[in-house]
Amino acid sequence: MAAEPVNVKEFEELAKQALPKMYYDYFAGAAEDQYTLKENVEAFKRITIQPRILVDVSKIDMSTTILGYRTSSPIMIAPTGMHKLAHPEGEVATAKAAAACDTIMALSFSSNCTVEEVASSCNAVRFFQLYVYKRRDVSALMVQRAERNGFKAIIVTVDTPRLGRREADIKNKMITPELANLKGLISQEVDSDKGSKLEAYAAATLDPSLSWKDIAWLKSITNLPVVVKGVLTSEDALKAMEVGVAGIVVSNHGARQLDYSPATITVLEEVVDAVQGKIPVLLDGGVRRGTDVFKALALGAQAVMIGRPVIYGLAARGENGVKTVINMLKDEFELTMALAGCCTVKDITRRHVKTEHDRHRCRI
Ligand SMILES: Cc1cc2nc3c(=O)[nH]c(=O)nc-3n(C[C@H](O)[C@H](O)[C@H](O)COP(=O)(O)O)c2cc1C
Ligand SMILES: CC(C)CC(=O)C(=O)O
Repeated sequence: MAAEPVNVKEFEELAKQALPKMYYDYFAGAAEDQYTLKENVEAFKRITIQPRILVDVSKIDMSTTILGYRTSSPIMIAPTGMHKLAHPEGEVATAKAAAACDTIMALSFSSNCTVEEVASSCNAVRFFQLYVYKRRDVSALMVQRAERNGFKAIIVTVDTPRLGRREADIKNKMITPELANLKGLISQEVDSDKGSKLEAYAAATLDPSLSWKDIAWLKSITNLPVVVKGVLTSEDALKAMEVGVAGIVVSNHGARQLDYSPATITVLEEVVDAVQGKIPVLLDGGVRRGTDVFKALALGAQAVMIGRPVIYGLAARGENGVKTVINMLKDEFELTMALAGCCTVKDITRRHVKTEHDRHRCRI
């Protein structure tokens, strides 16, 4: 047997070996030239960490709160669709791993296990990601089911009025497996032989008219806090606060939507500055190392979410694989804190990193 993986990148290799090409391409792929896909990862590499020395780091506490819920570290599971394509136990395996790691999980609207199955499988704190469908009644029902089943927040995804153009999925004629929550509520048949069936399904269901006024509608149908996922500018962060959201996720959907949108870590600070600490700002996209988590926190994120790394763990080793991936990132983050001289997440400050922008400013 090959040596055990020691980092997230090696889990991606294992997942590639374990999965049929169509599924691996769906999980790993992104939009068009995949420029933003590379940038999400590369932009982290352009940020350096400025450690403090001679700090007593014999005790490190990574714990924090996200929307008021205590969690063992500022790392959360991002909502990603269709986990049964990665492993037969699907989102239930992911949720059990989240619970074992004391990590918050965001369940995708497009899951293969139902909200009820996931809720009854574990005691992890769970948030529910919402897509707003043309059939608003279906989305509203899902919000109610999530609330009834103990999910603690609604994360509404706002970067997907239409699905991005994912060329591997087009070539592979990507399928649409059953989205369990929607069984009996909406037809999932796709009558198309050309290109990605997933794209055709998305075009038939997602509501491209979703706009700012609909956040008020969403807030009116739930008591749960509403978080918007997909903010990339200070302008939109300010609008999000105006309509009264409880939090923001700086996200480009793992580069699967608008290619040439900025790497998320490069716009985090702009959003954080606009929000001025009034609501929490989370970030996802390209987080592959504990050092990335540290950099995001230094630039003002409350926490990060991880998407593909979780799927790679699930595909390679099921529930155990997800646990290993989360624990790897937690261990790396803990070591980074120690080596940077930070004993708690509050000790991580803007002065602990230098961005390209900072270096440029130093030269002029
Ligand atoms: C295979 C896959 C499926 C995804 N499905 C969803 C989804 O159903 N809803 C959603 O809001 N975001 C979805 N995302 C985006 C993630 O929530 C997250 O923004 C992204 O994966 C973060 O980037 P990373 O994969 O580099 O960690 C998906 C991402 C991937 C890779
Ligand atoms: C079912 C899809 C719409 C899930 C998704 O958001 C994605 O593949 O990026």
